[in-house]
Amino acid sequence: MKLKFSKMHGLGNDFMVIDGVRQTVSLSPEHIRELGDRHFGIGFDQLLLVEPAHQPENDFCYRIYNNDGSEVQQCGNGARCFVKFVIEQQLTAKRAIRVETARGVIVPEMDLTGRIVVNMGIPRFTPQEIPFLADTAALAYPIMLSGKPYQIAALSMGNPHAVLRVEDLATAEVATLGPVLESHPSFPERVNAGFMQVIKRNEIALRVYERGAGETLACGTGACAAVVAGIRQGWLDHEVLVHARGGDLTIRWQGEGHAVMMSGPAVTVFTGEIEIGKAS
Ligand SMILES: N[C@H](CCC[C@H](N)C(=O)O)C(=O)O
Repeated sequence: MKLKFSKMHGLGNDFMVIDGVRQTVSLSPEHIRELGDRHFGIGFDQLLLVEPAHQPENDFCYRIYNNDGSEVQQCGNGARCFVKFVIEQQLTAKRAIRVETARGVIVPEMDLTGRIVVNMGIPRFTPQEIPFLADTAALAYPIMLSGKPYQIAALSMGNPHAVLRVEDLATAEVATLGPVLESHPSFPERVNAGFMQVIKRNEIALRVYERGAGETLACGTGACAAVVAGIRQGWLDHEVLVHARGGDLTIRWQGEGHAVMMSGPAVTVFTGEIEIGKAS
């Protein structure tokens, strides 16, 4: 099976984006792992598959796969690349796109200057919605990681996030605590582990050890989760500049019951074609 694709990134969080509207695409988790291999395949953090919408009021469906082959519910940097992709590929004449994901509809929009804003939906906090094993919802939860006590925030942006505040991101133990938190038994579907340093009330720095992908250069839903957690704790204002290792995002949230708004760039690196089953 030959597949046309675009290689894209949002602040260095990189994607293989496939048009599943004009192509018939059937990918097994093994195919995804092969394609995601940075030596024997294309290489990506996530694969994004664009499909026709299931509901008439929506424009597309978009499926997200981590490079370990797991299908997940949401991807913030991917949403910006998605809207750039469907416009560049002339799959739509719209600029604001209603996209079905595994956990609800999001609305990314690219204005005429190329700036992209995404309505990322309303964050969820009940343990059942995250999912997170706790008796009741709380602003922060005690958790043991590698034998030491920590406090984390836990919430869902459609996908599960844990946020740990650190004093200095440069010395944060992302490589050791990230995988421990990602697969902690309190998160039955695993979790994206964010490490947040508060610089000012409207500025943070963030590193995310992503579920199913390891540390990435940026994580859009992770940036949303960190800002939401910081606002709820009283550390941050309602519009925050987020410094990821790959660049900056702006996140806005007006509080409980409101959607999180994310704005940032998306880049197409190249387009290509690959024969499936010959990636390795
Ligand atoms: N690793 C995430 C999916 C990708 C999220 C990230 N790349 C973003 O930009 O939000 C998960 O398993 O939920």
